[in-house]
Amino acid sequence: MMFILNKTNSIANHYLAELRDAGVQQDSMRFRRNMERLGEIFAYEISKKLTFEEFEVQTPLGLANVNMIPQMPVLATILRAGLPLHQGMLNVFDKSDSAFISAYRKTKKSGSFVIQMEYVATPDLEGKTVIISDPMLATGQSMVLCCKELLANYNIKNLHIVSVIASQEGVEHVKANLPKAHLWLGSIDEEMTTKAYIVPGLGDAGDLAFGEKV
Ligand SMILES: O=P(O)(O)OC[C@H]1O[C@H](OP(=O)(O)OP(=O)(O)O)[C@H](O)[C@@H]1O
Ligand SMILES: O=c1cc[nH]c(=O)[nH]1
Ligand SMILES: [Mg+2]
Repeated sequence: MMFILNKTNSIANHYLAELRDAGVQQDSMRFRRNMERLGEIFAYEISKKLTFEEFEVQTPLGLANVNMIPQMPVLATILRAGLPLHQGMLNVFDKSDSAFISAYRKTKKSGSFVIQMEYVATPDLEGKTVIISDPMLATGQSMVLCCKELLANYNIKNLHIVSVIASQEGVEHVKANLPKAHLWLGSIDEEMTTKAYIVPGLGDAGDLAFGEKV
């Protein structure tokens, strides 16, 4: 299943436009907040697809029947650019546990890069629904590597991938390597630079949120 947020006109288009805007994105607090707002919207959309059960709630005047989610999804993210998006998802799924994975592009002398994964801190994911978020899906290598690491260690019930901007190539890479994963994307952009930056994209999401990495 693939959901693309900007296929439907909504206020989310404005948050996405501000993230992309070379002027507005210089305000790092606004950049982080726009990521967070999109995280909130994605979480709300995903919530509609989760399993619900009927519960009773005692009001001061009687019993109300409410459909609720009996087991909250675990929210995973990839450091560091994923943090504001993750915070937005956590604002909505406020009872969820979180998993953190560090992965970054390690550039070789030739200019090519490999994805270096170093830190994985996760609660038990056995039988759980996992939502993993990262603002950028460029080559898709970071996302595939991190998901494979989680899938190798746990029998995950459902895997949802959230990305604000994806490249067409990244989408194909994820579909080929994680065929059962559900994709929730803000926008799919057609191109990438030779250094695998998405075009038009938004630039370097981690640097814009947290400062240029040395
Ligand atoms: O699809 P890929 O080609 O793997 O690229 C996407 C990855 O690149 C960015 O992280 P980056 O390596 O810049 O690390 P950062 O979060 O520390 O900025 C982004 O947040 C993804 O994790
Ligand atoms: O366009 C891109 C690609 C990878 N990481 C980013 O932050 N931006
Ligand atoms: Mg970065």
